[in-house]
Amino acid sequence: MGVKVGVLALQGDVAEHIAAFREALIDRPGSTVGPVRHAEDLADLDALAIPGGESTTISRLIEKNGLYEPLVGFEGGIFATCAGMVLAADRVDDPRVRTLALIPMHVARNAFGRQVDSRETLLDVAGLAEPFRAVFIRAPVATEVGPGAEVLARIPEGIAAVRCGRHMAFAFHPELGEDLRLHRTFLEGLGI
Ligand SMILES: NC(=O)CC[C@H](N)C(=O)O
Repeated sequence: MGVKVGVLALQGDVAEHIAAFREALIDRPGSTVGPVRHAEDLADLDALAIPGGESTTISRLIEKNGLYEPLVGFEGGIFATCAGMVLAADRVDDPRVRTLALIPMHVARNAFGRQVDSRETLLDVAGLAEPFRAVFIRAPVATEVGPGAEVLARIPEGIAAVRCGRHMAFAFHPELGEDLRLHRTFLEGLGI
């Protein structure tokens, strides 16, 4: 059976997420990966990626497109990266972002400060046998997680990867580059 994945396509690195999920699903015939701009695009999806980009902008466009309630009520798995991690949280240090409260965690935006705003690092991620080459770009971190959320990776600034049931959130960008182990872990977690 194929897997239906949507990518929230309001702003950010949407094309990279679509390409990465298409590649990760190449051996699952009947799978679809496409953009989500309106509530009706969420129908029948097994999973939704919320991309990196600018969380304040994506938050504004979620409201504008009438997507806030539909996203809060989305029942599939969420794969959130960077700005997506900010949106998936239930608390954030910036009042301009109305979080979707999909994962119980507090997130700090732009946690690296202005001097060192991007970094690539070999990161140990729980569940992966070998480290993951993680690209951080003006990244947030989670500062704490609540019940049901599991920390998968840490960097000196804070928590860089979280799993909560079917949802996963990353401060970095697994959609950039060739390594799709985290996509595969996520898809296995959907149980389909
Ligand atoms: N690469 C990114 O997604 C950056 C996220 C951005 N700093 C934000 O909080 O919206």
